[in-house]
Amino acid sequence: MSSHVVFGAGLIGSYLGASMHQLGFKVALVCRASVKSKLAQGVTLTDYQEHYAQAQELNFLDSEVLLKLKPEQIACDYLWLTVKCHGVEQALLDIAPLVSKRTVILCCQNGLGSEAPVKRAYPNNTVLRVMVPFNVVELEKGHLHRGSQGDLTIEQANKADLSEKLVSSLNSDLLPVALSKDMQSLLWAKLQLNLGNSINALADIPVKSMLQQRGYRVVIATMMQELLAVSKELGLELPKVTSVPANVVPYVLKLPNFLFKLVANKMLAVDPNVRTSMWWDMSQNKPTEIQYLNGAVANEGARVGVPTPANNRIVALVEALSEAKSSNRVGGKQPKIALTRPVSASQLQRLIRQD
Ligand SMILES: NC(=O)C1=CN([C@@H]2O[C@H](COP(=O)(O)OP(=O)(O)OC[C@H]3O[C@@H](n4cnc5c(N)ncnc54)[C@H](OP(=O)(O)O)[C@@H]3O)[C@@H](O)[C@H]2O)C=CC1
Ligand SMILES: CC(C)(CO)C(=O)C(=O)O
Repeated sequence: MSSHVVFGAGLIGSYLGASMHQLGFKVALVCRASVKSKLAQGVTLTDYQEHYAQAQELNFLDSEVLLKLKPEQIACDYLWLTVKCHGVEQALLDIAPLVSKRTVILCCQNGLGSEAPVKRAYPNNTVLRVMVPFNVVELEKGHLHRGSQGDLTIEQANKADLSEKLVSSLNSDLLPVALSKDMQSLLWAKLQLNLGNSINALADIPVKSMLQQRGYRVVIATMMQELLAVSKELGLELPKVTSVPANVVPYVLKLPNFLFKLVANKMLAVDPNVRTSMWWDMSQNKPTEIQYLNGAVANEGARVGVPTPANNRIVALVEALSEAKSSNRVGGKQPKIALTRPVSASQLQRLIRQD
């Protein structure tokens, strides 16, 4: 039986690892001590379609133990890297004992570019990108809930049967899995949706409440239009990852509230408690993935000569507010901005309209 390790089990990694465990996979999780103490009591998995499973007696690998071992003792067949984008560089140092030349590394980050350092560190391994479309929340200690739709999508490997086998063995009710032959376009399509993460973090409200307010939707739509202009310049054709095509999404978002409610009932079909991963980061005073999301659009835009002023301003605001928060810590820098979190829709609209 193939062996799997989920490295950096937080929300996504724990959901993935526990799903694999209850399917009978040989899987071990590497996580922080606080996460382990919760998961070790057993995990309840549920989703928005009311699927349910229990995963008991998960296997864990301790980071300290790992460092004392060599790949010939502990290397796995599949390593799922589920740390945040900014955790990848450190993780690359820590995963060394888990990787031998047969190990396939699966990068499960949002945004663009986090697989690049992995490929540089392991040029002879198969490194595949994975797109995670759904949201995972911890409803209570050890209860992980998939709050929205979509298939976890794995990049097609050069050896096609490798990813095909993986997809068919994993695909299940709680963890729908699919394969993609055009991962770059798919990741841009997912990135389009993730541009709203920053607004969700700044607004400091659940995704559903944010989408019910046109002011927030207009800001998200403006950033999406910039992304669509950049991706067009790059010659990408974005696949449909919502009920409407990628280039129609901004128009739907800009509709008045009463029309939006009628047209976008699928977009609003998210659990009322869903918040984006950036909301969790900001709320826990952790670094955000802003540079890999809106920052990636801004960087690519600058590279191909497409202006992205709204994304630039939102990146600056998220960074300033993260800085302002860390200034509350002893020895932190002083805040440089007037806006404070929660930021209202009208404040954000004024910010992105500035000339
Ligand atoms: N949450 C969601 O619903 C979704 C998330 N995503 C994406 O999936 C990726 C993972 O997100 P998510 O699961 O939310 O992130 P989490 O922060 O919940 O999980 C990552 C976990 O890895 C731990 N970690 C980081 N570095 C190491 C290390 N070197 N050794 C051991 N543990 C480590 C972190 O601990 P610590 O925080 O202490 O560093 C954290 O517990 C992100 O790119 C995110 O954007 C995509 C879709 C939905
Ligand atoms: C699923 C989605 C789009 C929103 O929760 C997400 O990717 C995230 O939270 O980072």
